[in-house]
Amino acid sequence: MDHLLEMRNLSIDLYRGRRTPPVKLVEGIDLNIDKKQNFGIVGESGCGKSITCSSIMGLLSFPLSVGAGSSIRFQRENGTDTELLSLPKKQMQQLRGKEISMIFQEPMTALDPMYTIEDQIVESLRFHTDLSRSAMREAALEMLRKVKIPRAEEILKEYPHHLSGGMLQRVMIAIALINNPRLLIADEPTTALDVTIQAQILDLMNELRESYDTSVIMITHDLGVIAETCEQVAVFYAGQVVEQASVDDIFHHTAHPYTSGLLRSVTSLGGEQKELYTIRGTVPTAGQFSSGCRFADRCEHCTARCREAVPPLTEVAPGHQCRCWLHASGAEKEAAR
Ligand SMILES: Nc1ncnc2c1ncn2[C@@H]1O[C@H](COP(=O)(O)OP(=O)(O)OP(=O)(O)O)[C@@H](O)[C@H]1O
Repeated sequence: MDHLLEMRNLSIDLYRGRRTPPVKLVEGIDLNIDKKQNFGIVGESGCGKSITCSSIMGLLSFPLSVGAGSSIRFQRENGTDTELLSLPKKQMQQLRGKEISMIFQEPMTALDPMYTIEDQIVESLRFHTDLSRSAMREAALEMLRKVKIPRAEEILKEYPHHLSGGMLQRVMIAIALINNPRLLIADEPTTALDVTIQAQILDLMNELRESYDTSVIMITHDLGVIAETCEQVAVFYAGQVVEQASVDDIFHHTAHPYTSGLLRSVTSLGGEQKELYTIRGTVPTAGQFSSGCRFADRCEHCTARCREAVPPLTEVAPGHQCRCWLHASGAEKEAAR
């Protein structure tokens, strides 16, 4: 296996009752994450970014389920390739938090208010190592210093409600990295924070990624965060990848009209102040997708073909894929007839 993680044809079904067929919330997702790569997943709310990453962690539960024909292969620490979707529950628990870990948007809800910061960091070590309590405490302290928490010794004894949002997110990062994971999934890690604190947390994550050799999947609705942190990006729209490329290509050779819309809606601090662009309409609801392009109703370039058939994900340049009839080859257009 060439990549750290290979996702192929991932679909996620939502079950709504015994007699009703499941709704596909995401489908046909192919992603490759390289070692030490910062990979961004961007898209509006409800596009399927979080459930896609929850499926990597084995965290989907009823009424959601991974669809038939999906595959997520992961290169383990011991050098073996493992199909995560068929890993027994116990082995998945051992892998989660050790080889793959996750940081969530709301640290306050992810941490347990009843336990001290030390207890919560140590818990993650206790599950995955056989260090003595004093060695675990020492490791927790060292980790808090790495995430630049001031007064680290005192903070170890405190409870989550004593800390600010930015400090809590640093604690979450400490917990996520303490077992030196190969892959870190960060689900909107800065959305709940003030802008200045957001920048500090992103800087910290960039720094730590270099020293830990960890790959990161950064989930965000903000292309500014992608520009700050990622090398490769997949743009999600209504449960599909609509564009995938290097960050440089996404920003400078944008192919999909949805990505252009996202770029135009990013606030810019430099240059003359223009009115902020918004993409008209809203993301269609899963289960009510039309038979054509899912972005058709909101697209300024929509043609009759766009309403007839789903465009394929096409290579528009080496390493740059786009799901849009504007960029499909003649053969692909012919095949859709
Ligand atoms: N447990 C659940 N039960 C039913 N539907 C769900 C569940 N979890 C997610 N969904 C649906 O799956 C779709 C994708 O959700 P997801 O949270 O992955 O989107 P997202 O792109 O991460 O959005 P956000 O940025 O708001 O988190 C949405 O339509 C959501 O309503």
